[in-house]
Amino acid sequence: MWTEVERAAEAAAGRSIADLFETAGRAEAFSVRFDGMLLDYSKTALDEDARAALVQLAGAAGVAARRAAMFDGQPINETEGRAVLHSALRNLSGGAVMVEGEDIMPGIHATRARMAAFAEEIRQGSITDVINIGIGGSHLGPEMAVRALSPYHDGPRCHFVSNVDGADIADTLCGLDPATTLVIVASKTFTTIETMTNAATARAWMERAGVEPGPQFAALSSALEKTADWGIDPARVFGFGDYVGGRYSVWGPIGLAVMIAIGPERFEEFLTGAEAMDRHFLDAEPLENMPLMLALVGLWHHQGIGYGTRAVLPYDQRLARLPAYLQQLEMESNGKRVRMDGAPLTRPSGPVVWGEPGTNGQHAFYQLIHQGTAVVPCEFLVAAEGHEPDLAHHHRLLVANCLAQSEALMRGRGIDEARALMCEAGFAGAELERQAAHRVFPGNRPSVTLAYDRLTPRRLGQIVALYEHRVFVEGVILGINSFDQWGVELGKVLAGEMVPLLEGSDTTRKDGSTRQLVHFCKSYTG
Ligand SMILES: O=P(O)(O)OC[C@H]1O[C@H](O)[C@H](O)[C@@H](O)[C@@H]1O
Repeated sequence: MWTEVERAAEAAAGRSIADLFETAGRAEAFSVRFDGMLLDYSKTALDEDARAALVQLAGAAGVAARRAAMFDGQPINETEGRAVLHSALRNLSGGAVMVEGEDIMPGIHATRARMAAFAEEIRQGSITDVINIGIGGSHLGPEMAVRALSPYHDGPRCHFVSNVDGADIADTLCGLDPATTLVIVASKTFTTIETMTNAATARAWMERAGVEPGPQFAALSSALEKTADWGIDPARVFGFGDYVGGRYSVWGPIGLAVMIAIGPERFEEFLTGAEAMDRHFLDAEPLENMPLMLALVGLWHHQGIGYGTRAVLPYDQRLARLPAYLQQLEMESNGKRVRMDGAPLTRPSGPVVWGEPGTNGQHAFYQLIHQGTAVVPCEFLVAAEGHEPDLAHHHRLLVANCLAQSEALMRGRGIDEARALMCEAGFAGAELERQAAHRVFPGNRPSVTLAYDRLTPRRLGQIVALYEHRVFVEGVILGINSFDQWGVELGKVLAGEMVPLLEGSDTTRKDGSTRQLVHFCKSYTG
């Protein structure tokens, strides 16, 4: 399957990306447009042959059939025997979605209507602050989206507590009034130790202040019996099916904090954007299909050429938490070592994903991106316009920096240009050579840019769904199950065993390093 891609990658070695623009229409031909968005992947070494090989790879891997199976509710999460239907949560205009012979849409619509009524009640009532207590998929999505949509935020203040580190909840509760705070306990399983520990701490905080926690707690979960055991009024519990993976769950009840922040109508616009991306992903031809092409570019860089990481660089401060969100989405989904059938992968799994908003990153780690020995394919995101008309000059500078970075990565600066600069600066001879060497930029470094008109709720929905489907396509082509996460289990088990050791139990069964660390920590806590 990969032979043609490998051949194309060999042919691309040493190819000048800049020279590819000698072909008229390169930028347009290596871009995808969809509903206010432009994905430009022309600043990569992909040529027609390489792209054709990748499209063929997607065909041979059965992406179209797998995509249909996902939207159709087949149990494509085979290690857990579950359907994968986060798309049903945003299926606003479509018809029935069947899971094991039952249409799940009436239940989803009814839950969304209950959420909307609850959100309005909170928005119009006396609650001033909302704390979402959750972690991983029950935290990163709502936190990212609330921040992204701050220009639309007209509900109570939202806070997010995730870490079991008491510092997180202590710092959050500090200054809040228990009488006017709503606590949302967000946990698909309602067993996650971090979340349950933080929720108990929040409840005790209310009780200590003489506030009855019942009316001020809500829960978002698939485990309704556990929320009842915990004492949360079923009227304030919003459930979802196990066909929604944690990291894909912001579209339903886990998005309640977003709905409270921006209101049910705007939340629906967020869903509409994702739904539009779903339709596009299902219907568009390969070269016009944004998630497919983004996935193929990712595979080209990581599995085809062998670049180890990819940087996500939003030139959009409100997307500051997008890299963290994508770290879970991409690395928890595709950071796997075996294929669906249990056989080891023959290709690298998904890449390390990292990033920070621009322009901040420019003053921190872009040094490595431009001159380090490892090539880092960069994914830039940028809005054509901001939300602050009075600050349009800021936005122009932001956009200029974004575009300049991808240009600089591609163009670089050769030794002759560096020598000329040093000559102008008064250097000569060996010292000129030495100084010039430091000022060379190898260039020919690939990047893609996702440009969009404005970060509206709809556009954010499209962007997030774009990445979800990108992860899906990469997973299918690698033969991975993108919807389980067994790799997080072992650490949880060992953490459970470690607690008694920190409380004084015998450590002799542990390795020397672990024993030393336990004893060091205990020496301070007694
Ligand atoms: O929503 P919860 O059941 O509390 O799970 C929270 C998170 O913890 C797990 O360990 C997984 O790694 C995540 O995929 C999940 O989103």
